[in-house]
Amino acid sequence: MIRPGRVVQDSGTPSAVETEPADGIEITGLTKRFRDDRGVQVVAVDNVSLRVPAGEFLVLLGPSGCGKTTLLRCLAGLETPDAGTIRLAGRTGQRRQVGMVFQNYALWPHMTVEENVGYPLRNAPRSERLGKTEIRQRIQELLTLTRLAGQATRKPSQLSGGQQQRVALARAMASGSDVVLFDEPLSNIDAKVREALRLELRTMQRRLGFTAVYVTHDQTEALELADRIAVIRDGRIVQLGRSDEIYSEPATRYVADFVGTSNLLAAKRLPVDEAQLPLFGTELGPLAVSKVQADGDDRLVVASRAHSWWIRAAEPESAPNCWRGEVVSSAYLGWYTEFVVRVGSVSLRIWDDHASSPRDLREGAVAWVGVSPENCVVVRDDG
Ligand SMILES: Nc1ncnc2c1ncn2[C@@H]1O[C@H](COP(=O)(O)OP(=O)(O)OP(=O)(O)O)[C@@H](O)[C@H]1O
Repeated sequence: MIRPGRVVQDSGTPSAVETEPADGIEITGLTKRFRDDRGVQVVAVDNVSLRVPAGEFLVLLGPSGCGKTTLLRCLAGLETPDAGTIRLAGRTGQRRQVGMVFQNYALWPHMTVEENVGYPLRNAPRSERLGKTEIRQRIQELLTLTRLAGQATRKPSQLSGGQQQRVALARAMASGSDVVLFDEPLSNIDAKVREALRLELRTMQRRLGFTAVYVTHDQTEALELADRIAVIRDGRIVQLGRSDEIYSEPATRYVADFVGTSNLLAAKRLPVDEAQLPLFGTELGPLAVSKVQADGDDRLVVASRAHSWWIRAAEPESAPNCWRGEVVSSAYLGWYTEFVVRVGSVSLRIWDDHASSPRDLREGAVAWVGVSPENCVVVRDDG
């Protein structure tokens, strides 16, 4: 179930490292290729370099097939990379191992909590196995750490979702690892429970201080859990940054589109006086922006979040980036209403939090919509 992670020292040569590498995880030039059914080569991980400081919670985020699981499996030693090196921190002089938490936790249903947590210890290679008393002590320590001491003799089916998650965590940490890898552990769990489990996981990780690498395709999960997010596309990291940076300063169209709900408009730079904000020609007309994150020769898009736009029934007196449109649809979604508004040939998604209460804006109504320049960012169109 839990396989010890192996550290790759040289290209294609997995082995346990006995010397002390840098803290956390250091990945350099990692590449992993597969052949599909027809023999065509797929580059699942493409020359990825990345450093994860000890104690960081890093999320690998991207759509299905982008290579995030393969990257994680390389870290776990479950795949042998074609090129590159991985260094995992551990305790001096000890063989380095990583713990892994799988989808739905993959706990043994017929074993008690104590037996699940102790499994990697009791099944370690003979040369590394602790004595019986030490194993019992280690299990007790782990159960205390993860607040499971009272549940030691229960079976997984007798536990709450949060308790099951803690068993999976304790089991992942049983081999003495400072690094825990998570392969979409919450993806098959219903939404309400998932929210609570995310919070619990984040709290446990802060408290216990292990380094976490967590794979998901769910942007909400990524934003909530991560210290930093690596957004992955076609086996490469397209942006690495704190959650708030990824959200408010996406590097490219792909990131803006994948993380959060954005209106994306193809854009061309227009000449302006130096004193003025940069101005871009879009399908809506000229649009002023305050953040430009692209070079002169790039194909460009203006990205703006759906919740940054405002919508009114009457024309405002003066507002930059303001247009007249027609409401195509509106959907009440609790704390906000989602409007789709057509301006010329452009359909805009606008999330209104009811502060301006445009309740009379129904399908077919004329609406005034706009977005302030501070809420617009120009990025490279890598679409
Ligand atoms: N064992 C394998 N043999 C052949 N191709 C593989 C294998 N494992 C992964 N791939 C291919 O490598 C690419 C990356 O797959 P990977 O599972 O890492 O993506 P992912 O982002 O984790 O997707 P998902 O979220 O669907 O698991 C895909 O094109 C996939 O088909």
